[in-house]
Amino acid sequence: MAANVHILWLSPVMSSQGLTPKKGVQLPFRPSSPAGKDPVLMPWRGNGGRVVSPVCCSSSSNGRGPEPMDDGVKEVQQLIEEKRRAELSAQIASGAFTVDRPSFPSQLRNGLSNFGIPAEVLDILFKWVDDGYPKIPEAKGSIRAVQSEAFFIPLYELYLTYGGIFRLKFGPKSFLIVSDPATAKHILKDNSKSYSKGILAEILDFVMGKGLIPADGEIWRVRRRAIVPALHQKYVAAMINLFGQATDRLCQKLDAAASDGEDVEMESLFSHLTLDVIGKAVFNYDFDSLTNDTGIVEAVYTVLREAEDRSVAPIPFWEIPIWKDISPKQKKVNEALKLVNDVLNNLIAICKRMVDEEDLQFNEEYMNEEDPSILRFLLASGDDVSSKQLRDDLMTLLIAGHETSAAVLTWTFYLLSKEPAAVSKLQQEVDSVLGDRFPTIEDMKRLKYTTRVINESLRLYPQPPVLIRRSLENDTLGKYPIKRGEDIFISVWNLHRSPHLWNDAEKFNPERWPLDGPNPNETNQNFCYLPFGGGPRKCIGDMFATFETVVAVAMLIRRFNFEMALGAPEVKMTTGATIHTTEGLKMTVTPRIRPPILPNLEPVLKVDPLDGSSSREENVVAQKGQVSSAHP
Ligand code: HEM
Repeated sequence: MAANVHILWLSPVMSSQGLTPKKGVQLPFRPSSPAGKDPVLMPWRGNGGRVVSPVCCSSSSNGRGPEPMDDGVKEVQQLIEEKRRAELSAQIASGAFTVDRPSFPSQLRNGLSNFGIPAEVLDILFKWVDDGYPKIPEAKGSIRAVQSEAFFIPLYELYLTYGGIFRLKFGPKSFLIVSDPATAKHILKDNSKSYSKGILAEILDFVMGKGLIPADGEIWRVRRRAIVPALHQKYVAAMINLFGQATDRLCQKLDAAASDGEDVEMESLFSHLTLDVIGKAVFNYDFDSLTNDTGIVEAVYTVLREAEDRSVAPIPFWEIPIWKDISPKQKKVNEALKLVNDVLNNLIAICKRMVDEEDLQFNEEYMNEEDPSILRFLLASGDDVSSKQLRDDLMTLLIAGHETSAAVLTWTFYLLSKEPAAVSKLQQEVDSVLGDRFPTIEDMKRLKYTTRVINESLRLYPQPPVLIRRSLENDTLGKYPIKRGEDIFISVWNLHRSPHLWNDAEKFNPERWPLDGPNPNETNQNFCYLPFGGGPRKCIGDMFATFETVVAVAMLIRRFNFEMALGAPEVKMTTGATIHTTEGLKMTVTPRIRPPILPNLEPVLKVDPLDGSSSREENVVAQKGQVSSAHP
């Protein structure tokens, strides 16, 4: 899924008065920063902990192009930013964020004491009350302290201080931050009925309406039951072809860049790749964004960026009455939304006609070879749904399946750029499993190491980094009672990087997942690993997305070598719906020279199939040269 929401728009007030470490709060574990750890993974540690990666970003056509900036200004800004982060770390470490606020029982006790009730009587009364009333550790945040930073990073630091569940308060707003596997399992799976999508649904309403991600209750149940069957095995197998063809188009683009000696900005290319894939996969529409920057592609990005902007906005500006009608930006968003909706409505109408005209009998593995899309399946199944609901579903799938996969590819290539040994292993595997051909569904089982690389990339860069819920009734999280209406952020980032749950949590180590072991998921990892969520709201595109990213990585690294481009700024994180880079991932791409396959001079035994006699012959195979374009 793609969209998820950030905390900053909810949190405009700063305060730090009266703050001392709370009794009973574990303050204990300070993360060490051993030499050799990947510094970009600990960006809050300031300059000492950073790699200045030679990466720069060309203006990207995915709507996130950076503003040109003077080098001196940049340097000053960087210094200010590092000072701010260092101060934030020091504040958190000193307990300055801890609220030592009296609990309700102790406030009551003070009140009664003011009325002259003797302390001995109060002792007897309140002994019982306090004993059974554990309080959630509470941190009081400062919007300025965490602003301009990917918000899940200070949450990690706070987690190390306050533990697996704590309350974060910004003025009148309050959130529970959960980073404990058992509590995450309780919310997502065991008691999932007591939780809704809360603020996520509110923010995404303008674009997803009652689509599967924001929907709750009966609408969600009905729509999930209708959509999940569309992703059957035959469909996924057909999608592997689609992934291969789309990646091949990207390879051609990279070929051209490589022969022109041009560096490429991979983040936006991955965004185009996954947009092209999801358009075909969901409603059989070829955005062809890798080759064309058409109006509809621009409109999709405008809508996506708006969803992300809303999720990080300090106030819900889109609700301000007059402003929302006169703001040029909102006008552009509305126009873009209208264009995308019109295209979707048109596609729905065309598809309806096609289904009416076709003879194909519907069955549970229904798939039209020319149009294997989810939309076609839904209409052929006789899905009794309003056009508005169908449009919401399509839009949701488009967003869910686009940004996430693009982000996974971006961070995988970033990680691989620092791990030549992993790249060699990948290339060996791909050469031996695929050779020069397109991948098939059978290859997905064989590309084991490639899959582990994706598993590990998703651990270090979960997309999205937090899951959002709201409690629909009173509940108990661990030992803490909570009330109805609590906004909860399950920090997948914290779970995936917890030093309590993982050895060398910050190290990129695909080998942590044994090749012959099961595919890691939330169940076999006990909710310490949640790349696709868990429980009834788990991602419906998990297999689709894993295969999509495996195919893309396999085909790209078989054909090219990727290095960070020279002279670029460091790669930093920022959040929208998923984790983006701040300034793109600029890489130098060169055609890969495949290592020669050494002649095997060992005599091989050749058996004559007719008479069973054997003869010896020299097996000499030598191959050298550029990896050719993949053809099925
Ligand atoms: C690597 C890529 C992807 C990642 C990391 C990912 C991750 C996730 C996560 C973590 C959730 C759970 C959200 C929550 O519990 O709040 C989710 C839900 C969802 N995802 Fe994905 N997703 C990916 C790709 C896809 C694709 C390709 C599709 C569609 C084809 C898709 C469709 C959905 C839908 C519809 C939901 C909502 C399910 C529900 O609430 O019932 N996702 N995704």
